[in-house]
Amino acid sequence: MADEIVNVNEFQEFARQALPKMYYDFYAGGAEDEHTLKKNVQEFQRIILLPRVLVDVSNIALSTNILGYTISAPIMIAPTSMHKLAHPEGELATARAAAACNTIMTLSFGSSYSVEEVAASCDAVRFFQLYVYKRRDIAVNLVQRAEKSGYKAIVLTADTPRLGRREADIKNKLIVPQLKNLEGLMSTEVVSVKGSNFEAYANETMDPSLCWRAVPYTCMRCPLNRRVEYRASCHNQF
Ligand SMILES: Cc1cc2nc3c(=O)[nH]c(=O)nc-3n(C[C@H](O)[C@H](O)[C@H](O)COP(=O)(O)O)c2cc1C
Repeated sequence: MADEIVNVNEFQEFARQALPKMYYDFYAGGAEDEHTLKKNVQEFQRIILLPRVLVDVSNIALSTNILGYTISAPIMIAPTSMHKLAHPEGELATARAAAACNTIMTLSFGSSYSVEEVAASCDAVRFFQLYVYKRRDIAVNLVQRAEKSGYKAIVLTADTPRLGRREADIKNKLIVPQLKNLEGLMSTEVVSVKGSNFEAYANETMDPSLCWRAVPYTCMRCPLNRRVEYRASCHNQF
């Protein structure tokens, strides 16, 4: 391992060496045979930048605007759960990094620190990512708490009617801690002899019937978030 980490691949190798295998696999792994995970990397390799030579690039502007917030470059922090599995400071450190880089952090529904703890820790511009459970009161509770804590938008995750079958987590019998944001609302502990309690928990709680109808339901409870546009064709179905 080089003394100084200079790129993302080296960070990944460093993490592999530093973390317990169970947690490294959780962060690095994908579902089933991991076709999509591999494609994610391969497809980026197909993008080649064409340099324009003899152009004055002494003054370049990468900054852009997201929902009215100016960020330093078109790069934001995507929601990823349970940062504390990697480091005790978890999402508090991630939020500090977002503030230092002048970008936006999207806090995961499944964060290790609560909505309120992350909000109190620094002044980064924050969005909150929402999973919609069968128990809709959970979504309402979290949207209201996010709004009260100064989160600027709700990022609705729409691709998880079921959690992908993450084979590494099953083999490792991954046990995830109680989700901080759900303390006092519901238990996320699932005892499963088959292995990963994460898959069992997620598939019991997620709402597979989630569709566009849920969007206004959620937004009505978040005044900041009323500027949602519906695709007319979808909207007409209701
Ligand atoms: C370890 C890990 C945890 C994740 N946790 C969440 C999560 O809690 N909520 C969510 O909406 N997406 C989650 N994601 C998905 C990411 O936000 C992101 O969409 C994914 O890495 C794919 O990136 P892409 O959409 O740019 O391909 C997670 C991804 C990883 C790798």
